[in-house]
Formats: sequence, structure tokens, C-alpha cells
Amino acid sequence: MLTDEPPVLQARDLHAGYRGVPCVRGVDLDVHPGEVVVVLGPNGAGKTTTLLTMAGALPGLGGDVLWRGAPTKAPLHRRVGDGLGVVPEERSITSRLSVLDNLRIGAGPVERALELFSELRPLLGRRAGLLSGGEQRMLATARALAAGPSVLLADELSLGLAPMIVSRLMRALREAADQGATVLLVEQHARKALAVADRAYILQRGAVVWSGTADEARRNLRRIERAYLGQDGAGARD
Ligand SMILES: Nc1ncnc2c1ncn2[C@@H]1O[C@H](COP(=O)(O)OP(=O)(O)OP(=O)(O)O)[C@@H](O)[C@H]1O
Repeated sequence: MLTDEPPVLQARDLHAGYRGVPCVRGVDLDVHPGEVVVVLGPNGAGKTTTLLTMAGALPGLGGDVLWRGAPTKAPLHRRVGDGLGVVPEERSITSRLSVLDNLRIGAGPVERALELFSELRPLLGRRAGLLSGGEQRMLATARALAAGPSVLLADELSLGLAPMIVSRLMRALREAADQGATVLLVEQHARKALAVADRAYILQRGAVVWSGTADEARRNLRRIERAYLGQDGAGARD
């Protein structure tokens, strides 16, 4: 859904990196209410760094992050209190706790998480560390979405997962957006992400090299994969 409403989250000439050394340079990125925006790019392009900086988990090195139109340097926990949800790339669930307890320590109702991912229902008593990779990502996503974030940032949900699970996770994000959430998603799995996205940005070596509607990206996917994603199209993941 493309809206005329002003962006809820923006990066303006954002520079970001580690120990004072930028690996993201001059990124401009807008996320409007109700959109699913995907950030694509090859390994090391700066996708995660951009996402973490926009989340407030990593301090920026220059430029601005704007939250509902106002520049912010608030740390992640304050933005979470203000309606931001994050599903980070690294494991965010607690392995030694059961699925149910992992959902209980989330900020949203357990029942809502189970409505979103009914697959978790039979697994409630299982230790989260014993779940498959896909089930763990579902748990992390269910917990984040159950909190009803106004903006959800998700990093590489698809990493190492079977295509069916990736589609399932992408669909859940699309549904959340259709119900009013806003989603910024970092992905390597271009096809699956573009299938549910409204708009896309492609990062290469820390800079935006392409942006447009997901529709445009889908129509030019082979060319985009060859030019920007280091894939020849033939070997692209479906
Ligand atoms: N904690 C860190 N300390 C120092 N450098 C880092 C750190 N994390 C990432 N980098 C470097 O910053 C650059 C951008 O990394 P980033 O993780 O943002 O890329 P990415 O596009 O998300 O890649 P991937 O798809 O492989 O996760 C890379 O050169 C990476 O090696």
C-alpha cells in the first residue's frame, strides 16, 4: 500500500559504521505508514548497519534518523516504547525457555502471537533452543508482531530457511502491514521479499544504488540481480 502520508521513519544522508569508521555513507531512505519497504544488497553492503542505526541500536556517524518527522538520537529501548519493533538478525529468543515463556516475556498478548502463527501452538511446551531455525524465526516474528508495533524492523528473516518458511514469514509481514503496521525489512532473498514489498532500496558498498517500487524491481529482477546483487539470475533463489 503506497500512501501520501509523511514518512514514519527516515534516514537523511545517513552515515553509519563501527568505531568511527563509516561503512554506510549518505543513505536516504523513507518508510511511509502501511508500507513494506525492503532493503536489498549483497553481503557486506551495509544493510544491517543501516537498519541498526535507524533502530537506534547503533549510534549514527552523520546525517539524521527521523522518527515521525523529527530527528532522533534516542536509543533503541526508548523507540521500542514509542512503537518500534525489531526482529534482529541474531537470535533474539531465549533458548532455555519454552516457546510459551518466550511469548510471555514479549510485549504483546500470547494469544495474538498464536493467532498470527498457529504453527507455534503445538510447540508451546518445547524449549525454544530445540526448535528448527524456521520455527525460531516464526517465534521471534510472532512475538514482535504480537506487540502491535507501529513500525517493525526485520533483519534477514530468511537466513538459512527453506523457501516455504520464508514465504510464510513474508506473508505475515505483509498481513501486518495490511492491518496498519509499517515494515522495514533487510533481505538477501530478493524474490521472496519483493513479492510482498511495496518499495525497494538496493545498497552496494554502503550507498543506495537503486530505489523504486517493488513492482518495478520485480519486472527488472534479472537485470537488478546481475547489476547489483551479484547474482546471474540463473542461480537466483526462487
Ligand atoms: N560489529 C562490527 N564491527 C566492525 N565492522 C562491522 C561490524 N558489523 C559489520 N561490520 C562491517 O560493516 C560492513 C557492512 O556490514 P553489514 O552487516 O551492515 O552488511 P550487510 O549488507 O547487512 O551484509 P550481510 O548481508 O552479509 O549481513 C561490512 O564490511 C562488515 O564487515
